[in-house]
Amino acid sequence: MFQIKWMWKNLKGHRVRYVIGLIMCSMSAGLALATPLISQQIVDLILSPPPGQERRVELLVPLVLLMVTAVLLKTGLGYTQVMINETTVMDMLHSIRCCIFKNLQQQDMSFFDRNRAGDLMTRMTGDLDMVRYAASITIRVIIDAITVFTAILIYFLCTDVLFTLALCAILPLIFGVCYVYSKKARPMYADIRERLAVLNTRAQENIAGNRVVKAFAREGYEIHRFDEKNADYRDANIRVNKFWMKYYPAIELTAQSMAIVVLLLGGIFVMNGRITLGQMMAFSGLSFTFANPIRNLGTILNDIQRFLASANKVIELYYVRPLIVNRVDCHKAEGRLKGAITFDDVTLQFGRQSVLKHINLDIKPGETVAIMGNTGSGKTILMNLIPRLYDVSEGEVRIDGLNIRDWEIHSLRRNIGVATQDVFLFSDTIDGNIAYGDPDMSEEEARHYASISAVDFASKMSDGYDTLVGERGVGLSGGQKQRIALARALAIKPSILILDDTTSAVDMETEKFIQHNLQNLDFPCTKLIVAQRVSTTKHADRIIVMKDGQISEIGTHAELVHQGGYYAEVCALQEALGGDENGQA
Ligand SMILES: Nc1ncnc2c1ncn2[C@@H]1O[C@H](COP(=O)(O)OP(=O)(O)OP(=O)(O)O)[C@@H](O)[C@H]1O
Repeated sequence: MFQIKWMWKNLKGHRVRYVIGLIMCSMSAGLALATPLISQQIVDLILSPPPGQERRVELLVPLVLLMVTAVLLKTGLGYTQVMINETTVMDMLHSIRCCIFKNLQQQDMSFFDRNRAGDLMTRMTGDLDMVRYAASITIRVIIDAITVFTAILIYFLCTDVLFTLALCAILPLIFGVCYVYSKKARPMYADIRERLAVLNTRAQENIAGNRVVKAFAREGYEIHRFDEKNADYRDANIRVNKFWMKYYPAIELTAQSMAIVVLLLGGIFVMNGRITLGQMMAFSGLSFTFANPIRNLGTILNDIQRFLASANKVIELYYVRPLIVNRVDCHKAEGRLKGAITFDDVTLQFGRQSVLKHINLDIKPGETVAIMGNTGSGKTILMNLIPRLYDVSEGEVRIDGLNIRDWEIHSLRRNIGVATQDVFLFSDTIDGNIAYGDPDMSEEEARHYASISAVDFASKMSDGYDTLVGERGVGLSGGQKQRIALARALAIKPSILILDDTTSAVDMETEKFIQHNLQNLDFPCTKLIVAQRVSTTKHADRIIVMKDGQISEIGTHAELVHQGGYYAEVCALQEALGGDENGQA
């Protein structure tokens, strides 16, 4: 089975320990036979010896001591094997988790577009826990069941074949029932797992979007939506339980019927003198132990189905490979790139939708290009092509004359500073967030780029630049977050700086200050600035206007105003609104 092979692969380095644990588990299970077998000896040799045989009272103490030793040994083995298996499985999970997280880091944007955060979290937590449960508990239950079952079967066969055959007559029926059950239950468990992922996604979205929920007073609606998914999950669980209850009576009845067979046949055989009273007692005691694995079969099957459903999801994440990868003969960018960018007849499609169509653009090193255009015109997606977050469908993007697909991805991205539209800050200090791209950055350097980006507000906070921000930190305004994101992008001294609406939430005066600083950076840099404000775009060397995934206008501020197209309209509008004195041509 592939899932088992995969677990075995991940046990590398711990396999011997794991197998020793399982052998101990098997030995401990086998010792369960000791008590009934020694009891048989006590009855047959001391309490009620068969006619003609001498009573061996002197064996009582050794036999009792043997029984105590067996019990102690079983307990000791059980304890040690649990310790060994739990630690081994934890080691295995640690390496699986590392591998999956590493794999997630390498995925491209389209992977995160396709997969919901809640589903990914379910795989990393609940599903992985199911794998742990199977590798540590289910496997022990199975080994325990197989050992006990096989040992007792051998003992029964050695003692009386007819008796054993009578006891086992119903077993093929049970195994048949179990086979049918597990086949039919498998999709049901996969369904439960899917519903859990949907439930988690709903909860995760709700927590992330709690501000919107509160602002629109939609708590009741959200509770209702969550309840729907919660009920779906509950119903799926109930469905599988009901399904199991159809099969349960057959299995339980067989387990119970064994005791009846033992009493009935055993009684007759003792009376016939075919077996001794001690053997009958051992049979009776063991038949209960023998029935236990059969009784546990349902739990084992259910656990196996849950494991398979979860393991498949974890394995998917374990083996998924990104589409955007380095070529074997890729070129590593040593040092700084010059920052020349060429879009050569670039088209990008998502499914059937062309979001960029035949883009041709040459940007010289050190040039500042502003990008304007309607919502959804393709500005952000065009910027996303530069760090190769998406691959073009047709044409090519070249950086410093080399096709972007030929650059080693990390070395390329290290040369590109990006401040995105939706600012994301980590749960870290302001300093920590600014130095994110280069952990070796000195405090002075981080402060320098903070001052360029107008992160001066930090010094007024209680802990200054050591103030915690992000999810668990203090609340920041949109403009403050944008300024930290800008400092973070600048701090790596990129050859190419991409600012996607980065100063949209910043007040006019601060924006002016930032614009001035951007024009006087202390390192050479090609700048691409997506903006809606003319005050931001007018100083650019060139402005391009995007429309429906195409470049509709291109030129300097003066040229575009003169052309009288979209850009000129925006200028006129912003001038008329009067909020932007820089909007004038
Ligand atoms: N991952 C994606 N999958 C499918 N379509 C996408 C994806 N990202 C963007 N699009 C589509 O591409 C088009 C351009 O999106 P883009 O984000 O570039 O717009 P934009 O010009 O930056 O808009 P805005 O000014 O509102 O940010 C839109 O129609 C959008 O729906």
